[in-house]
Amino acid sequence: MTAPTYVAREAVPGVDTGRILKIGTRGSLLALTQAGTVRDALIATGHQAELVVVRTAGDESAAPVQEIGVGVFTTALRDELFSGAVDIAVHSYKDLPTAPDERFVIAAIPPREDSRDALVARDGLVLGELPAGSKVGTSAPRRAAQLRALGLGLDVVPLRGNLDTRLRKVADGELDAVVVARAGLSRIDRLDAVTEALEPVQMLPAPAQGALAVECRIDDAESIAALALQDDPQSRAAVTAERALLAELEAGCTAPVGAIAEVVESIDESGRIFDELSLRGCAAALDGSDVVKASIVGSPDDAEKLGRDLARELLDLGARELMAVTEPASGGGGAGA
Ligand SMILES: NCc1[nH]cc(CCC(=O)O)c1CC(=O)O
Repeated sequence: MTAPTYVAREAVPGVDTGRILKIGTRGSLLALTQAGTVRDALIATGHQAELVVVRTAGDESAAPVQEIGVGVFTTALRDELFSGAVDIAVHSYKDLPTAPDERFVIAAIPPREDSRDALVARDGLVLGELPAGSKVGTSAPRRAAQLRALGLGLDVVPLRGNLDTRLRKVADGELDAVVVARAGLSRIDRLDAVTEALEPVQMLPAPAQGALAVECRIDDAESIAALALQDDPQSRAAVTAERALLAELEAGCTAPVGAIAEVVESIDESGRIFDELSLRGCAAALDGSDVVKASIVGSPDDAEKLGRDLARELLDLGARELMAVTEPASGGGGAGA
């Protein structure tokens, strides 16, 4: 590594520029791209950094995430971080369990990508153009539940594998469409495949979708200081609200729960412009028979509380009962189908 150490001394006074920060990442193209942005930003602010690929249970198995358990993508990275084999771990934030891990701190949430889900369909079709019975692949119960609830009669089928594999199933004609995170396609430069970005009225994304969690050990002051430069307060507020909603529902990343928060500019009676955090959330029955939705607006400083308040509203609307509904025996159908 030939990092410009003279820049480091100017950019971050007091940093020991002799240390090469090791960034742990999964080996998929998506993960490497994500971790690469963190490495590049560290180098741009005068640090030395390099990637270290860590294999995870999520990479070894093709079974649905609901079966192999939450944390499949993140546990191995955290083990390496705790042992000191790496100094920094870059996770897709939505893959992290909601329970905080006291050994670490999320030192940076970099500016988030568009968090919407994306439809990749044959022949350039949008969702409303897919005929009843179309085979639509998705990895997430949240997406399956919301797709079924649209009442289009789609045949929702499970899907795993890296993004390339998923896209190929549409190209090969095995599936009519797949629904994946738009952010993932953006990061691997495959937005060309998207035939429709799904609006929140059709489908609410996973809490924290499109955001990265950049973790380091709680006592590693040097990494914490270095990563602080990459933190985006608005992304942090949005993700905090979405994750608090998920945590209050006592649900994990495989639950049929969607959320989207945004910091928006508002204006009061005296013409003063201020930031507001707008949060929408939903909980769905896996068979698509019902979805409850609610929204809330407040100060970005109250992100955590807004998320918890909205979760309680969803619980009052019957979220707990909906989340207990199980998958239909046949893949297809759904409300109104
Ligand atoms: N669960 C897998 C996963 N974790 C993060 C992303 C995409 C990037 C992101 O959401 O930040 C994906 C793929 C997908 O959901 O389509």
